[in-house]
Amino acid sequence: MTSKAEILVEALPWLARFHGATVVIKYGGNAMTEESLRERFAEDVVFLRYAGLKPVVVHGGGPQISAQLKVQGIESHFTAGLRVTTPEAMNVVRMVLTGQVNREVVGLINRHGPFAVGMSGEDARLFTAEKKYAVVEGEQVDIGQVGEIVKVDPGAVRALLDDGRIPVISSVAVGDDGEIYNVNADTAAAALAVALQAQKLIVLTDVKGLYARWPDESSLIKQLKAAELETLLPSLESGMVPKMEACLTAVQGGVPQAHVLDGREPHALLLEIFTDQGTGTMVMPS
Ligand SMILES: Nc1ncnc2c1ncn2[C@@H]1O[C@H](COP(=O)(O)OP(=O)(O)O)[C@@H](O)[C@H]1O
Ligand SMILES: CC(=O)N[C@@H](CCC(=O)OP(=O)(O)O)C(=O)O
Repeated sequence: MTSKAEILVEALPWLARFHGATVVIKYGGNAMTEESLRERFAEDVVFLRYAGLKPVVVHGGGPQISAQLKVQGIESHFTAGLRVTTPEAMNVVRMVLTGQVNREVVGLINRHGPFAVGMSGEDARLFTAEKKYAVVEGEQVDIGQVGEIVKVDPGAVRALLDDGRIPVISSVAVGDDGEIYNVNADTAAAALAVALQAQKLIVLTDVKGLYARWPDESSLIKQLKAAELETLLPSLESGMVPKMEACLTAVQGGVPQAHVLDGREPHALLLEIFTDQGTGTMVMPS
């Protein structure tokens, strides 16, 4: 019993420090594939809310989109880590992210009380995007309806937080031209963390954190400064690139800490926020 009490007491300074803090959590497609992990994630988010923090969830759903595209026989591939998005594929992206994954996350959280309110980046013009081109070997490549966020209007998110709700947001954006854009969810989470001036951005994924020499297990980086990350970025591959770019954008935009955590580890969020040990990789300003 003493050890349980010790764990609670260890949380005290962290509870004091983060009371009232806004924390943006990116919940990734690969960390949400198992039912039990999804339930643990929802518990953690609700715990944060009861502990006096203001969690905001931005979710992806890459594997779920790929599965649905396959079912519908729509060809799909990635260029420089971004899904080449035809108008046909965009309909599926929007349907899966906003209509399916968003509803699932909202439902899981709301088993614990009337907290989660789902929205798309299109709603109340939360995310305004412009067409983004990929760069491959120095050449600009057209990747369809992929967007780059150029403006964030977090008013609706703030209103939900002020009302004690947990906003759950899909990374679909709208352009000034009325076009709908597919935005990488890590990038969307970082843009929102900056706009809200969150105290933390937490990116959940399916690895322990950032490895200096992936996949060498001994090369996990526990913490690094923005300048060190800038140096490391060009050497990174695939999925880690948008995540680490997101962390960099966040800390350079005034968010004091950005983390990449292992979403496969039960209660990774609670361990990171309320214990002394910390997990994953933490990025801090230089
Ligand atoms: N340096 C690195 N450190 C950690 N993971 C890396 C690294 N380089 C590439 N990866 C890969 O990036 C993946 C995470 O990206 P991704 O699959 O897109 O995640 P998610 O679906 O959670 O958004 C890891 O599973 C790993 O295979
Ligand atoms: C442009 C682009 O690549 N968009 C992503 C959006 C979803 C996402 O980012 O999901 P994860 O976080 O699960 O990877 C996609 O279509 O897969």
